[in-house]
Amino acid sequence: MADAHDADAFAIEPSASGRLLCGGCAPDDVCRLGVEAAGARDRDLRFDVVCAHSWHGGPDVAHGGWIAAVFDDVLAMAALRTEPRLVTKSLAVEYLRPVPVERPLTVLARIDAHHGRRWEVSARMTLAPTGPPLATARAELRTRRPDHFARHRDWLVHRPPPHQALPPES
Ligand SMILES: CCCCCCCCCCCC(=O)SCCNC(=O)CCNC(=O)[C@H](O)C(C)(C)COP(=O)(O)OP(=O)(O)OC[C@H]1O[C@@H](n2cnc3c(N)ncnc32)[C@H](O)[C@@H]1OP(=O)(O)O
Repeated sequence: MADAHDADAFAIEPSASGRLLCGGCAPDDVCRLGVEAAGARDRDLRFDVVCAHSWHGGPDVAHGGWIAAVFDDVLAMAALRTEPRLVTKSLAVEYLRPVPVERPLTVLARIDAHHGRRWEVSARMTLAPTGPPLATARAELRTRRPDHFARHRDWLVHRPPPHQALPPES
């Protein structure tokens, strides 16, 4: 885990229970999106996923932002086994059918290409255990430069301060 002075030491590492979790979920050792790694199938990593009702957008169907967040996680996971220091450069989601909440789902993710710092990955979501795709995604990931977070912090420090509230009109 990175300390406040060396953000670039940050890497996704197995949690106490062996899960790979994002920085926000790792302290509680549970994926708040409802994603569980479930092994490999040929070239694909398989995930068991359930959309909690609290993530619904329409009646009993998942919010598109939850679907995109799940894809962001699993697409990174596909490459994390090889490269623990990744960021998502682009993410494209196709929403093909509504995704039901509180129903077991399967997501398969794979690496399509890898050259240097560039990773191309793709995934699809179905009802469990299989079926027609409900949604698919493609992403381009980048291996972080060694100073990625330090550079970000330095960039932020040199921005104007946050907007100050205007005084009430007299
Ligand atoms: C079970 C489930 C498990 C789940 C397991 C958990 C998995 C969680 C995984 C989550 C993954 C994520 O969501 S990561 C979070 C979302 N993604 C990000 O935050 C990435 C934000 N984007 C970037 O940092 C950058 O665009 C990059 C690194 C992608 C660009 O890389 P690049 O293509 O090599 O381009 P590069 O030439 O380096 O930079 C392009 C422009 O961006 C600027 N730039 C690049 N890096 C930085 C930086 N660190 N700080 C400031 N500015 C930067 C450059 O100055 C330049 O500006 P100029 O010259 O054009 O002005």
